[in-house]
Amino acid sequence: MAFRTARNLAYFSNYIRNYSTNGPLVNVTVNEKSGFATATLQRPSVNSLNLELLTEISHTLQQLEKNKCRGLILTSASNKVFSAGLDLFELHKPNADKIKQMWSTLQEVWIKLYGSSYPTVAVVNGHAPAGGCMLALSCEYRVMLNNFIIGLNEAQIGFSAPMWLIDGMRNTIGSRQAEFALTAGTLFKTEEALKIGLVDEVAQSKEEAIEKAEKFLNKFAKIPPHARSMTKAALRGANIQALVRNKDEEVRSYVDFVTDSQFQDSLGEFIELNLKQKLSK
Ligand SMILES: CCCCCCCCCCC/C=C/C(=O)SCCNC(=O)CCNC(=O)[C@H](O)C(C)(C)COP(=O)(O)OP(=O)(O)OC[C@H]1O[C@@H](n2cnc3c(N)ncnc32)[C@H](O)[C@@H]1OP(=O)(O)O
Repeated sequence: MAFRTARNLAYFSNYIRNYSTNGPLVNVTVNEKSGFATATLQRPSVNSLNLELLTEISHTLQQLEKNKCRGLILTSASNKVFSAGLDLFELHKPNADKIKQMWSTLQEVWIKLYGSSYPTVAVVNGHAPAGGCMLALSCEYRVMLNNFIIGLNEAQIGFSAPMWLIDGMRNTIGSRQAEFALTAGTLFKTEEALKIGLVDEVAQSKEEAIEKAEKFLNKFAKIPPHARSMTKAALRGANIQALVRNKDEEVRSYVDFVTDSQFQDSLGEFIELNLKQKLSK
């Protein structure tokens, strides 16, 4: 079943409406002519990834896979921020159970998006630090608007990106550039990101970015979908399997790491220094 018919589109919209209690955090539309879906992240104000948003992204990806989506464009409703990454306020003095679910859902999102059978493009129409960069990296192609930043700045916050995310960075920009970028936690401006291959194209407006994204997706029009997805699985499968094998162990280490007082202190300092909203004392 593809999303091309109005009936399927209605089914999917109902699913999203029923799933969300406070209105969808991910808005999905399907172009009936091309069959391409656009998933727009719309958690105010910066699409920071809390458990609710991650869960909705994960369910959306599951539905797209089930409905044999022909291509996905992932973008943001904000014209300033694609995604600010993990919700830092939810990592501060967290409830261990919630943090466990959050990390496990983040892993699911990566597995589903990095391993999707359909082609994917991120239209990065705003800043994309850390988890924002993760979402963009898990797509196959990135079109970014000018004057924003993108990168994995985990080292600056006081931790290392997990192995699967390092793999994603390495597979995109190569080992040498990945080592420079990750050890310094560099956030790249759009033009710098283009130079090192972290993004594939730059656009001046969201409309232009969407056109470029559709052009990329249309390249596969004449390629048999199963041949395309088998090739993608051959290229990405080993990285995904490595995470699947280590999933539970990584969740345990992550919960221990994040609940440790040393991490909590450095996170508190990072928030006070970098975010406008402050912690309640
Ligand atoms: C085996 C065990 C391994 C352990 C590994 C540990 C964990 C590894 C995790 C790896 C994967 C992902 C990690 C992350 O994503 S960490 C999150 C990192 N994010 C950031 O550093 C971004 C911080 N934010 C910014 O730099 C800027 O806000 C931004 C450039 C995104 C936008 O700037 P702008 O000037 O446009 O907007 P403001 O700064 O005014 O922000 C607007 C409001 O949004 C709030 N905000 C921003 N970022 C976050 C965030 N990440 N979480 C929650 N809230 C955020 C900000 O406070 C403003 O709020 P108010 O409007 O209320 O003032």
